[in-house]
Amino acid sequence: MTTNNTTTQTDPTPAETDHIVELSGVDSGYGDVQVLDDCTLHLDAGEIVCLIGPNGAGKSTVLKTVFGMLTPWDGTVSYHGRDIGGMAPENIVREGIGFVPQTDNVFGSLTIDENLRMGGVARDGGLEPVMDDLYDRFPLLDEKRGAKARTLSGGQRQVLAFARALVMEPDVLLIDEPSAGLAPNTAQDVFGHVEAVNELDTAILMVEQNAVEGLGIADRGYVLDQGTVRFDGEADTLLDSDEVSKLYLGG
Ligand SMILES: Nc1ncnc2c1ncn2[C@@H]1O[C@H](COP(=O)(O)OP(=O)(O)OP(=O)(O)O)[C@@H](O)[C@H]1O
Repeated sequence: MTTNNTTTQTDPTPAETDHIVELSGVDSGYGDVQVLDDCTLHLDAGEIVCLIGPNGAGKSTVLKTVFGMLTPWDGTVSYHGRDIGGMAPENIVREGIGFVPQTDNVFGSLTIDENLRMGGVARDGGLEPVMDDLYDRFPLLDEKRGAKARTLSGGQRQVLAFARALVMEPDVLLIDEPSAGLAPNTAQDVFGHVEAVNELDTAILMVEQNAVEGLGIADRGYVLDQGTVRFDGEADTLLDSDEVSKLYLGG
């Protein structure tokens, strides 16, 4: 690991790992443009982990590489210890990893109910109990089952996007910038929903531009810069770090 980790000295990666998701020495990119450079990070059961860093650092590229939208050029991406690098997204969903992209994460012309059912097309049955459970957990979706998704507010759409990903009952959810484009109060609500999803035993790897808010709900964080992890540690430690604050939080 080539990180310049000055925030914590005590986070050794065990040789025999029980991380749910682990990137180890990953290089990845688009065409011949390299974005991730020896990127190493992990997600453990029950955690919310937040990726922060400047525009273009490669945060979304991490999620796309875990979700099989990009094949790592080098290094490994593993899920429960199994190499999933380059596995097709439809198979990754079946494995138990969900992805909520930043944009276009619901079908506006479909109803809420149809959106949720679309989220379950890869299921082998058992859809109705899961739908019932999600409607119990997200009453605003229940109330608007028959409404077109395009009629929802930005925050409500995010909730639908989370619920849609949860139809597959993932144990990992990758979330790209959940607060993007939302007013501060709405963003707070959405972060509350991220925490609620996490409480359902879903580990979350989240990219967030709003670093203070994102780290505020996270257990741990990674600061990515130019495709490489520059800092990692407990979320509170990163928030308290003068160096991280000065370089990446505008402090
Ligand atoms: N589909 C693509 N094709 C080519 N280059 C891309 C593509 N998507 C992203 N990039 C480039 O990869 C680099 C990293 O992008 P990425 O979206 O991962 O950054 P980020 O850290 O998530 O930043 P942002 O907050 O701006 O989205 C950027 O230089 C971006 O222009």
